[in-house]
Amino acid sequence: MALAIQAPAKLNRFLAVLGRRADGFHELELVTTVLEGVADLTDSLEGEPAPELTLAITGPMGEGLVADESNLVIKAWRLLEEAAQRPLPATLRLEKRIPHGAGLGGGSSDAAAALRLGNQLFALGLQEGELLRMAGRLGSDVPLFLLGGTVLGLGRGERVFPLRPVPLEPLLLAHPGLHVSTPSVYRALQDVGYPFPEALASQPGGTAPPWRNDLTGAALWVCPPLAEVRDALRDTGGEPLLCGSGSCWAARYDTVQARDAAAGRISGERPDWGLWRV
Ligand SMILES: C[C@@](CO)(OP(=O)(O)O)[C@H](O)COP(=O)(O)OP(=O)(O)OC[C@H]1O[C@@H](n2ccc(N)nc2=O)[C@H](O)[C@@H]1O
Ligand SMILES: Nc1ncnc2c1ncn2[C@@H]1O[C@H](COP(=O)(O)OP(=O)(O)O)[C@@H](O)[C@H]1O
Repeated sequence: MALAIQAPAKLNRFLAVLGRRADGFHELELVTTVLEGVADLTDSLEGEPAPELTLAITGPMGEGLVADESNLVIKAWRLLEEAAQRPLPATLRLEKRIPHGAGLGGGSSDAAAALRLGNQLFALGLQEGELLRMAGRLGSDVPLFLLGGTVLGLGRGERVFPLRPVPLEPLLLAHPGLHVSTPSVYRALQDVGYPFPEALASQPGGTAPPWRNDLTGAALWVCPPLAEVRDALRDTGGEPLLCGSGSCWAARYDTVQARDAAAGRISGERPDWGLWRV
């Protein structure tokens, strides 16, 4: 019987870079919200046992993605096979609605969905701790999708802890269709300089973490046209924040009405940009 798992996008409302580690990764403090329930910004992974492993990719954001061993869904499946010590042949269908290279974590979310799907479909009985370790091997951002909700990420982002939910302000996400490479943004931190380290632990109880992304300068260095999206959102009264390493921006507004007016204006001026209301 076929099973389907939803794979939502994420928003890092707080991303502090604390420094570069000996292994080349960066030490981070992250507060990330998994954007559950936003249908047009959620991938879906469906699968059923079959004679061999295949992956088909459809959906509005499927273009340009390959369904080979480089796909994070297949990489996750190979880790499940390693844990099960046997092949897990299945027909997999991935419906892509999250743009890739946008800082919304779509590939990471698909990988987490694949771990959960394979575990259920073949009744592997892998426990949460083991799934989290496998997720961390797939990518720094994968474990947070296994938790869902609002997550504190430490280390390179893979050490995850559930937080009390932080209510989101009315948001407008704008995607200019540019693809920004995450490694190149981290590398550019050396050119633009590391931000001053600051501990998150000092946040008083109940206070939402600041709207902050220390990768912004580096991403603008790598991809200067990103500034156009930031400025367009600012012009509508929003407070823009770069999503992860880009290229999507999320602007917060005081009211839903202000956000909706901004969406109407930007969709008229820039019909080529992807826009989502959260
Ligand atoms: C920037 C963030 C913020 O959530 O998200 P995206 O913009 O990718 O969505 C993440 O740190 C992206 O995490 P993820 O995309 O899983 O990265 P990984 O596959 O683990 O690593 C890709 C590359 O990014 C760099 N990297 C990643 C994480 C980290 N803490 N330090 C790093 O320097 C390394 O060069 C690494 O080789
Ligand atoms: N299933 C997948 N969906 C999206 N991207 C994938 C997938 N598998 C591998 N990738 C690769 O991972 C890169 C980063 O994807 P993604 O996680 O969606 O973006 P970001 O890191 O900007 O949040 C893509 O550019 C693509 O080359």
